[in-house]
Amino acid sequence: MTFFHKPPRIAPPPEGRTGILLVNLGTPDDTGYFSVRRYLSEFLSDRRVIESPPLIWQPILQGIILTKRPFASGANYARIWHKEENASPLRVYTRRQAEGLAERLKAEGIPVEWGMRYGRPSVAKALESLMDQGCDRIISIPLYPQYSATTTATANDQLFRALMRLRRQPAVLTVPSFPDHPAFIRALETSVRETLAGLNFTPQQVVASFHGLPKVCIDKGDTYRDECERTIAALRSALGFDAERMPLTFQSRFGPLEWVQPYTAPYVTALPKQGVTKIAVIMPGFMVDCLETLDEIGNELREEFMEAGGEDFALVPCLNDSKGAIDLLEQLSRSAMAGFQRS
Ligand SMILES: C=CC1=C(C)c2cc3[nH]c(cc4nc(cc5[nH]c(cc1n2)c(C)c5CCC(=O)O)C(CCC(=O)O)=C4C)c(C)c3C=C
Ligand SMILES: [Fe+2]
Ligand SMILES: [Fe+2]
Repeated sequence: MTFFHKPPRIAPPPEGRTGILLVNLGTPDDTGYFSVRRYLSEFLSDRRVIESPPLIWQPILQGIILTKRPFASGANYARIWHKEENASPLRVYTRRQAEGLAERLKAEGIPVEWGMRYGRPSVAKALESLMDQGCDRIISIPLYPQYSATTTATANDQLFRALMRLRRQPAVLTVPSFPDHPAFIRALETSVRETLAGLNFTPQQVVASFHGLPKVCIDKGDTYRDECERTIAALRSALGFDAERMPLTFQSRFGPLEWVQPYTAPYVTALPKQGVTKIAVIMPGFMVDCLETLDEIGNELREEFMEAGGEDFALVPCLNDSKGAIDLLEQLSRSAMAGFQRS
């Protein structure tokens, strides 16, 4: 193994300099077949995401799945593509969160960069940029409120992979998940209250839909489900809602395995028959809007609910670049910075 060293443009001061790295999932560069295929291939080849032996999984992935799915997924991405910036919403809002946080930390000379676990900009490039700005201490914030090995752990793996190649490593602190951090819950509460106040109907339920996970991951020790429960318990309590007014469900199933239940789509489409025809949906497992929130829920689920007899359907936007989101990221950064202080 060769270890690299590139002299930084700005040397770290003797007392050290901290930089913040925001890490998100990743997203295709455009909606075309090859971009979506490249993205899905990298994502679904991650053994943190699909644990099956590569000898069995890779022929299925490279053959059946990556021949067909990029066409369908590309069409879905096209429906939600951010036209002005010609980018996927996940990329646009991740960048804006980094810019908002950078603004808050600018006066203290703390740079902020953002990187993607899959695709561009890479975590390695973001790390390189921070080190070039003289950072010898890195605070990495995986942008997942609830821990999962399939998201948080693989984001950290990718950072450590980049560090493995360096001759002069920075010190690194990875920020833990924040399922019921007061600033997270406050931001969600504000976003529910503001959305409900702007509607011309009162939802009978505000369904809280989280990205799902194969049940076997939970059985093997992933804490994701417990952390989703912690988020929703804190949010219900902040809003004064009970479990009937704000039920918990799981969306985005992939593949033939059993995933954590209850599943969002069957739950929601059964509501009109029970007399619940006006709903809102919030997705507190996603820090930014993306394919899974805007299309799977905002387009597909809305349509299914209406076809099943629903009358009104509203989407509570993800935190995106709201003040609440930047407050949260600032608080997470400042708590972590205290961990780097010399005694
Ligand atoms: C086994 C497969 C998958 C697991 C496990 C999984 C966990 C997981 N994912 C997120 C967040 C996001 N997933 C997104 C898209 C997406 N997820 C999967 C599969 C698994 N996810 C696929 C195949 C896709 C691609 C979409 C498609 O082709 O239909 C996204 C959106 C990305 C975007 O570009 O907008 C997010 C965000 C979490 C939080 C999670 C575990 C808890
Ligand atoms: Fe996913
Ligand atoms: Fe989906």
